[in-house]
Amino acid sequence: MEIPNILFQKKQRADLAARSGTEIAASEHAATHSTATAAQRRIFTGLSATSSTTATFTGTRSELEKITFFSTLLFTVMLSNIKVYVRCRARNEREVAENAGVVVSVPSREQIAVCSGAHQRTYAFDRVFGAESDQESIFETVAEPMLAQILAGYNCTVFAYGQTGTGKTHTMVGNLGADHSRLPTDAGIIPRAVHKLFELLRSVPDYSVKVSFIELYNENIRDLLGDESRPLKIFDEAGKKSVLVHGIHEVYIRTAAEGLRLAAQGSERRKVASTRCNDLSSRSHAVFSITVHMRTQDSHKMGGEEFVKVGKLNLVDLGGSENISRSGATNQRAKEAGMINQSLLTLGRVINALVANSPHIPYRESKLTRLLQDSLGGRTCTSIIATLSPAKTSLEETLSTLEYAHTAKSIRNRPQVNEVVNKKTLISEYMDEIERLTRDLNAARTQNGVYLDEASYEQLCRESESRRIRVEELEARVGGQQDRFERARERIDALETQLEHEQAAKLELEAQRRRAEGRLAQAVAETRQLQDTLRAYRKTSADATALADQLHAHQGHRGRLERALDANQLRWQETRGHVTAFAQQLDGSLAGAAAATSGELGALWDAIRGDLAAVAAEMARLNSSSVGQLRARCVESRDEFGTRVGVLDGGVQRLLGAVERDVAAAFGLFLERLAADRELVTCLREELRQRDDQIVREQSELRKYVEETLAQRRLVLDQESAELVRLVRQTVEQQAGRQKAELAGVEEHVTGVLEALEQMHRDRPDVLAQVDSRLADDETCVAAQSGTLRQRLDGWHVAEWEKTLARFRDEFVAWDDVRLEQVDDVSRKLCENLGRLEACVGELETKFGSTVALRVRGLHELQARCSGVLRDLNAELEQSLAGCAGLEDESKMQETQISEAIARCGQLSSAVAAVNDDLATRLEKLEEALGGDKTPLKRSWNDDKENVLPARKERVLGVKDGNARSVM
Ligand SMILES: Nc1ncnc2c1ncn2[C@@H]1O[C@H](COP(=O)(O)OP(=O)(O)OP(=O)(O)O)[C@@H](O)[C@H]1O
Repeated sequence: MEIPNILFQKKQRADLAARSGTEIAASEHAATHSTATAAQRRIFTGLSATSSTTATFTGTRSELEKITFFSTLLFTVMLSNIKVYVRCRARNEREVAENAGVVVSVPSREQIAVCSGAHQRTYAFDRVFGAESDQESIFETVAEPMLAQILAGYNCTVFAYGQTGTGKTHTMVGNLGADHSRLPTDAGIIPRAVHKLFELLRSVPDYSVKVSFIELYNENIRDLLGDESRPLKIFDEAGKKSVLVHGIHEVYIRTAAEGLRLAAQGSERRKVASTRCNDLSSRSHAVFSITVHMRTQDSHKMGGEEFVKVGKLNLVDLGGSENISRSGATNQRAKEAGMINQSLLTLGRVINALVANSPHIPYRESKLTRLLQDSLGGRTCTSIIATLSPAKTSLEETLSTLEYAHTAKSIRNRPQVNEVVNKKTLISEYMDEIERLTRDLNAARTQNGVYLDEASYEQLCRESESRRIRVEELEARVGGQQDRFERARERIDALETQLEHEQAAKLELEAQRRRAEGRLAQAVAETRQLQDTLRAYRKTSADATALADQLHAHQGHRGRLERALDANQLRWQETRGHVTAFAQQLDGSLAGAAAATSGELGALWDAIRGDLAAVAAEMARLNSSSVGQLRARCVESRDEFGTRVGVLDGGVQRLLGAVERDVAAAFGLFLERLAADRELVTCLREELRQRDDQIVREQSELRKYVEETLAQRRLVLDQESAELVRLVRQTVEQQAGRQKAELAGVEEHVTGVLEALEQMHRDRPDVLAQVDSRLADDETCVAAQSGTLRQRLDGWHVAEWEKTLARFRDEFVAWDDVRLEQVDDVSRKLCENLGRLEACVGELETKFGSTVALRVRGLHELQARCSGVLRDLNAELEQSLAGCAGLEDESKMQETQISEAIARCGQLSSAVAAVNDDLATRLEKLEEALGGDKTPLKRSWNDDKENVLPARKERVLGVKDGNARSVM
């Protein structure tokens, strides 16, 4: 690592007090002091609430103020989504040559639309750059705001993602130009960032800038600024979530030109490698990092102490995301593409896991994601530029890139300002490091084998010893843990045993519960059976009611039939009246016609007679002179008369013919009507017969059903009552058995107690006798002793003897008192024991007596309840039987009603037959009586045929328009 020769160089100190605005001072304070209080940090959080990274700064403030302002705004961005930009280039030469169609359009600054066949998909991003966008506008939108964040002490990352040849390198690196002190027009983000950074740093008093440039190829990290041949290793930074690239060559730069020179050098190396390895650039990822250290000072709060804050910008040019199969890659190239796609796939998985808030983020699955770990879901401000081709030939990759970028939009980072380090501490750390390295260097120069100086070696030994002790401590802790584990295991075993007992108890309880449930289920089933029986009863009665309703309906129908027959009869009477009237009318007409004809004939004869008289008179007057003329006139008159008679005869003949035709037609119609009526009557008869059969069938079914139901009910009731009686008997017997057993137990106990008492009573005289015998023994002993004493005292002085005797007597009295007290004591204790025993017996009597009485009462109550239940059941049974009897009566009544109805039907049938016969007779009579004008009869018959008959037929048979309809 190069030693920064410009680190903390003593530039002329900017006049910090000149900074305007208390918030700027406050922001610097909070941003520069690691010891800043939580309250101070909260102040900045509050400030950020109204801030925005896109806020523009106008006015005449110095660059420093501008930086500080941005840093104030950006410092407290606590949770921000990754910003995603899209850049779509114009068609390249190849695509133009192929005449590839354009499928991408940019409808607005935040939207991009892709036409895939007939469909168009639109995606929204933070900003979309079309083909017309230049490098500068992209830098200003994407990277420039990040520089302000870096100066505020944040880490920022911009990475370009997209298909090969869509302009990732163009966007990130672009043209670096030959003269590195000036920016070419098509310079990319890296050179522009370096230039802009140095512009901004002009107003920072002390700072240092270092850059690194690495390449990730086939999961190997290569240093593009250092020794390329030595692959670099990644380590997790102790105590942090970020990673360290061990041995990376970081070059301190003083000017932008130096930065550009290094960028160009790295890019050149990458290009050379690319040429060597056949288009490597599209198969490797490159990371250009700029790290800025800035000295800050708080003259107000920290006594002028100096601190160093750090900001870092990572500019990543990812490898191409093209499809392997489509690129036609094989062998080495396929492996490379696989690696590229592997790391990009892992990047995709990391993005998806972050978006889904997954507990595990697979950062460690590729070096790329390890390097970008802090930039994805970490403390870094991150932007992604997705690059696209507009050509139709790249449609699939374009859609894939857009989906990828769209998902990444949802990742949320928590940008945090880097830890601010006290300058002195930092310098001393650096000095220690330099010293250590120098020592190692010297040791390496002077010694063979181990390239360490003694202090380092001792340090190493100390560390090793410390580690050994640590290992021992850990082993001891493991031993302790194992003991605890054993104890825990024993406890678990004990608990398991207890658990087994409890489970057995639980199983027993379960079995009891199941038995109880079984009993309950049996009771429920019995109740259900009873309910079923009740339901069957209800159904029977409902069926009976329905049958009664049906019978009523039959009766109603019968009534309708009767009414129809009555109406028919009436109609026949009417018809007969019509026929009679017609006959009379016909008679009158014929009589009138005969009278008219005879009148005409009379008039004719009169006219003839007048003519003959006139002829005779004429003859007389002419005296037979003109007999010939007269004869001629006579012949003429005779012919004329004959003609007139012929005409008259023809009229009469025509009249008679018409009357005959009319009568024949009327008669035909009448016969038709008669046939129809006969058919109707036949139908009615058939229907009556069917209904009668149905009624008989239903009646027999009903009787059978009622009988079966009754039989079943009787059977069920018999079974139930038998079961109930059995159950009650069993319960009573069980109860009685239990009570008996209990009573026997109580009796036994009481007997035992009484026996013990009696034994004590019996033993009492013995005990007293024993006491008495002991007293007697004592007295005997005393007497013997006194005899012995008397004998001994014979030789003694009487006075002494008497004294001794008196003393002895006193002693004896005292001893006797003690003995008596002892006897009293024993006797008192015996009495007490006796009293206690009697009390105990009394207690037992009270207790068990009440229990027994309770049990007996319970038994009586149970018996009473059972009797009540039996009574209720008997009553219910009787009620049910009464109900059955009622049903039987009802069914008998219905039978009677049905028989009556059948009888009425028979009567009706005979009445109909009679009416039929009557009609036939009348018809015959009518046939005989028919003659004269028959037109009224025909009209009446036609009216009947068209109106009355169909209505009547419909009423009677339920037939309309030829469609059969059930009357039931
Ligand atoms: N927006 C653009 N304007 C002008 N030229 C562009 C643009 N984008 C890309 N190009 C040109 O297209 C070619 C390929 O671009 P570039 O090498 O940047 O693609 P890439 O995505 O980095 O490809 P790879 O993944 O293979 O590295 C270059 O010649 C570049 O100059």
